[in-house]
Amino acid sequence: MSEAALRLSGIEKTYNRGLASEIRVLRGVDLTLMPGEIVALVAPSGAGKSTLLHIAGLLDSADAGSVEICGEPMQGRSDRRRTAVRRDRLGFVYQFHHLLPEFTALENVVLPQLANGVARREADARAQGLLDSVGLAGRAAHRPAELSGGEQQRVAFCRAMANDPQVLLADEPTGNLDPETSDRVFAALLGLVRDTGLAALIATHNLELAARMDRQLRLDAGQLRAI
Ligand SMILES: Nc1ncnc2c1ncn2[C@@H]1O[C@H](COP(=O)(O)OP(=O)(O)OP(=O)(O)O)[C@@H](O)[C@H]1O
Repeated sequence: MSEAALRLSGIEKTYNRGLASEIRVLRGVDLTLMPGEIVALVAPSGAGKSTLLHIAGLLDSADAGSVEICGEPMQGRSDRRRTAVRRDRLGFVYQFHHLLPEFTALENVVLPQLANGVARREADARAQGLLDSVGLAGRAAHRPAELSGGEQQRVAFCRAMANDPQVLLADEPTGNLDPETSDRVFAALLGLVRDTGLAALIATHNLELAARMDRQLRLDAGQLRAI
């Protein structure tokens, strides 16, 4: 059996620790995501989805437990190493696209590659290929403000995939779109993920979208359970 793309073991997270207003959000979360697996993370608002995704994405630290990315344990690693792992192995998609407004769609997908040392020509070709694959071939030269919400979000997927990550983490990636657009954009995301064979953990409130993934997990009282 191949190595897990992402492994979380016994993750605990409490906000306002030691205060009367203490919020114990994660209470021993275990999760193993294998390469090629697309897993839905379903939870009511405030249950701790973003907290869990941020810990898995090395944007925040757990109080206890371990995070392993492609077999590499992250505890005790330097900030520099964590940043490198985040850049090389992880892709993140947010509910709102967070594209750079002054750059075109193509440039938004090119920039993370340049930051990773990829040559401009190669980065351009990869960005164009990614945009083509989500139906945005004709929109490469548009700035975010010249794109619809669904198109902006598709560019954000391409940006998350720019450096060929092994794990994609998405926090309500179609949550701000109307149902029809959400459906189309989500289909583009699934297509992209399936083509590359990477592992994906996708938070959504939408049970119909969740049902189209390989596995569905609910975050309930600080723990993950299969639905
Ligand atoms: N920095 C923080 N300090 C204190 N409490 C926090 C902090 N961040 C989140 N919380 C609390 O932790 C809980 C989980 O927050 P989180 O953002 O992970 O939930 P979520 O499931 O992503 O919610 P939503 O779907 O509404 O985005 C919430 O009760 C929130 O108020």
